[in-house]
Amino acid sequence: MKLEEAKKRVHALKEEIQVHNRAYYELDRPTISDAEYDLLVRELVALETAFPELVTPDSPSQRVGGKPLEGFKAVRHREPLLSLGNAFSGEDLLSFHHRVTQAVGGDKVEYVVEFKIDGLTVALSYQNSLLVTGATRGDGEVGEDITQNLKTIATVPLQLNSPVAVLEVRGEAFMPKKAFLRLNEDREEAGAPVFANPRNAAAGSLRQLDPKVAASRQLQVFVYDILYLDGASIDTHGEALKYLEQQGFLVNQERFCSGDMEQVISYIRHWSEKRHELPYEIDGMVLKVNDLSQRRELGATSKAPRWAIAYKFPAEQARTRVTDIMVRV
Ligand SMILES: NC(=O)c1cc2c(=O)c3cc(F)ccc3oc2nc1N
Repeated sequence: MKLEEAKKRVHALKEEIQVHNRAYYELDRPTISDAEYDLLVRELVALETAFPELVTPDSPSQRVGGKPLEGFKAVRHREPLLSLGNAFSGEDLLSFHHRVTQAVGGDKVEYVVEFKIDGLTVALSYQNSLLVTGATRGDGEVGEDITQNLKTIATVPLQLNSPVAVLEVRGEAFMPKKAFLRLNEDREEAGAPVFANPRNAAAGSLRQLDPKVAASRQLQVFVYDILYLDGASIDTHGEALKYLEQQGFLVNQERFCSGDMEQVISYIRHWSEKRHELPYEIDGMVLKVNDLSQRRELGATSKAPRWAIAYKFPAEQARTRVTDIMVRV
């Protein structure tokens, strides 16, 4: 096959693979069987091996990791990755709302309410629209470089859809419930220890030094926050989520925007009851101030932003806290 022909075929294969990825991961409606999909990727890899000049950074062939790493490199985050303060009741949410309203001088405040996906925080860093680094949160300042593992996740873009100088985003890597149950069945059969829950399974999979293991674990990443952006201007969190979607990230479609705390609390109650119907685990909901200038006004403590809070669902089986036992003793 001549270069010109190979070029056309490689382009067609990449287009087709991209269509199947979107159908499979975002619309949850697979369009071809896994076997047929693998054939497409194998043909692409073969052509790129024969014509290395046809390899591009966004090619699906760039997702299959290399050999296992010796260990993970440290990655210092550009901005510290903070954690969320917690609310456990309606009253906690109302006092959060009161604090926020006070701090913005009584102005109207609108919130975006999202699922709190029960997974592992990851930070993805892009330069000139290409994925450069993917890292765990670590201690918030320094995380582990797990780029090779994150590249194996089809919903993590290797190249963004439109030009941007620097974009750093935060997301949650997770393992869907179906994949978790299947993995534990396989491990049980193989006599390997099973994972306690999907979050541990996702964390264990991303901490694998061999990217082929991570690639086999059907992980996904919902992206929910822009940590740093040089190349576009955005005024609200709602716009940020739309921007992330346009750039090719998987962004959760289920979210609610309102300034009325009654509506916010009933929306949270709705999902507290319905969450078992979701194909992935959530351990609460996250309430975030929508207006980015109000976020700047509110700022953050050394540990948590003042413009967001996590409402934690009551755990199914109330775990006995050590303090309770201590008190009894
Ligand atoms: N698990 C999640 O689905 C989720 C987690 C966070 C955070 O941890 C988080 C931490 C911050 F400092 C600021 C915003 C955040 O927004 C978040 N939004 C989410 N949807």
